[in-house]
Amino acid sequence: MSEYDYDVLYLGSGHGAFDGAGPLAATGQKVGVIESDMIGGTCPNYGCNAKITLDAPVVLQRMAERMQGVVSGQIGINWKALVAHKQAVINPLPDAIGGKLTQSGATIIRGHGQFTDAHTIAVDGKSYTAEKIVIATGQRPHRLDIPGTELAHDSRDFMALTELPERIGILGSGYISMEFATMANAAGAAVTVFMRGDTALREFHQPFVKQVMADMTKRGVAFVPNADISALTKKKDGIAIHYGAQQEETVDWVLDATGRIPNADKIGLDAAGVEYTKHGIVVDDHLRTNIPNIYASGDVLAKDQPKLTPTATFESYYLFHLLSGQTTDPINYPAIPTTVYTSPRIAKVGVTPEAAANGNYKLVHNHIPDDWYRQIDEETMGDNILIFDQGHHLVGATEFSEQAEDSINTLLPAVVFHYDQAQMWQLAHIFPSISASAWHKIR
Ligand SMILES: Cc1cc2nc3c(=O)[nH]c(=O)nc-3n(C[C@H](O)[C@H](O)[C@H](O)COP(=O)(O)OP(=O)(O)OC[C@H]3O[C@@H](n4cnc5c(N)ncnc54)[C@H](O)[C@@H]3O)c2cc1C
Ligand SMILES: NC(=O)c1ccc[n+]([C@@H]2O[C@H](COP(=O)([O-])OP(=O)(O)OC[C@H]3O[C@@H](n4cnc5c(N)ncnc54)[C@H](O)[C@@H]3O)[C@@H](O)[C@H]2O)c1
Repeated sequence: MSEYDYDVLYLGSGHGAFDGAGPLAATGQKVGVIESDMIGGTCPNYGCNAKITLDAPVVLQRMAERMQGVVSGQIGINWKALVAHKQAVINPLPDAIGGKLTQSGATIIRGHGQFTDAHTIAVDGKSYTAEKIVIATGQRPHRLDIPGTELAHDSRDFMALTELPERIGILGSGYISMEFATMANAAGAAVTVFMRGDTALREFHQPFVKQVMADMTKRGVAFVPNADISALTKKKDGIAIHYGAQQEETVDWVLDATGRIPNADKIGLDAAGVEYTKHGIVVDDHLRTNIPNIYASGDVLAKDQPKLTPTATFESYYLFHLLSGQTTDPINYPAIPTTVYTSPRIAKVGVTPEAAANGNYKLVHNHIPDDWYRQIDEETMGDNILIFDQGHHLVGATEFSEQAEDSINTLLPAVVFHYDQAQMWQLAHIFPSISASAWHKIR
């Protein structure tokens, strides 16, 4: 009989926790999952699933726009109905995820958890002990430290708006800014994006980003480079964004999309002796903190891996295998793919064109509209770059196009498993399909 209440306690119930906690509980270990907000965390409730539901009519609108003549009539977006639809789609997710956890044998504990020592977490005055603890508390929005910052909102607020403001100012030009600017513009808002420097989406191939920005500009999104935002003030007719040398723009609603910060404070890490920095919790190559029985997973980690759902899920799976004794190996990250859900999207996996510029790789450029499959819905923009090593293994791919996320996803196994030519020739894809289209460019 263990001296602890649980074998493993997870603090947080997002992808960094639940993807591995369920399978671990199913092996017979006593698993608890502590959650202070919605079960499932950011991605289903306030992130990916919510956002992609809001994006669906934008895709439809763009397709109808491209195919005018073949189809007739423009697609307008009813924002109120769209937000209600989004809510209806995501409402069942916490129960579905929670149900899966409890069916696997895990216990869900509701409330804010805080370490009181290395084996104990207090939740609303009650203590729970565990042999091992996994911290998976994720991140929360960063807020600009400027006068009037309280007048701004975050991505969660945006997705709950039942009325779309007429004029929206967005601070920052990363993932959230570019995706939400796309959606708000498509739904009829006047959007201005205030950029810190002169590049958006710095980690993506800039020639692709620039083409997407040019298209957004054509559609009415304004970009203010090197904005140097100094304050927000309330005015009779809205909120003034003060920037540059005494310039200002008045909008109805401000979205602060200047990044996210780890939830490593207010969880009692000092009481447990766990090391952390402003970038998050420090772990070794087994996702173990400096305290041997405490691990961490997902967005809260101080690591270079992208803070994305596939990363959190991979880490959670890894901890399942480690904590159930199925591996003792260090974590070995695969190439993590990513997409910005602008319209067209920008997606990538593996070696980037920038990293491949050293001459050791072969780069193959394709213009998406040249592909007959992309002509069926009249795609007029888009390029992709495939990157091969000297042995003609695909090691990276980046694309901007309406279907870039699926195009990159289908190539993922070739990059991760280092397929050789014989293996590539062994694959026969469903035709016609985005997979057949993407793989056609490889062989
Ligand atoms: C608007 C938005 C859109 C996104 N879109 C995408 C996308 O399209 N694709 C993609 O791959 N990624 C996307 N992401 C990122 C993705 O959501 C995260 O990478 C992922 O959710 C990380 O999972 P996690 O478990 O580490 O953290 P989270 O999902 O944030 O889960 C952490 C959980 O811990 C809980 N918690 C924190 N502290 C405590 C405490 N003390 N006690 C109890 N519970 C606590 C929180 O309430 C939360 O539920 C998006 C993020 C945002 C904000
Ligand atoms: N499609 C996806 O996978 C997706 C979508 C949304 C969010 N996410 C995840 O959520 C994270 C957070 O998204 P995000 O867009 O808030 O962050 P981000 O890191 O992508 O972008 C932050 C932006 O804010 C700017 N910025 C930072 N500090 C600033 C300052 N002081 N003044 C002005 N601008 C400043 C940066 O230059 C950058 O343009 C992402 O990094 C990503 O991990 C992923």
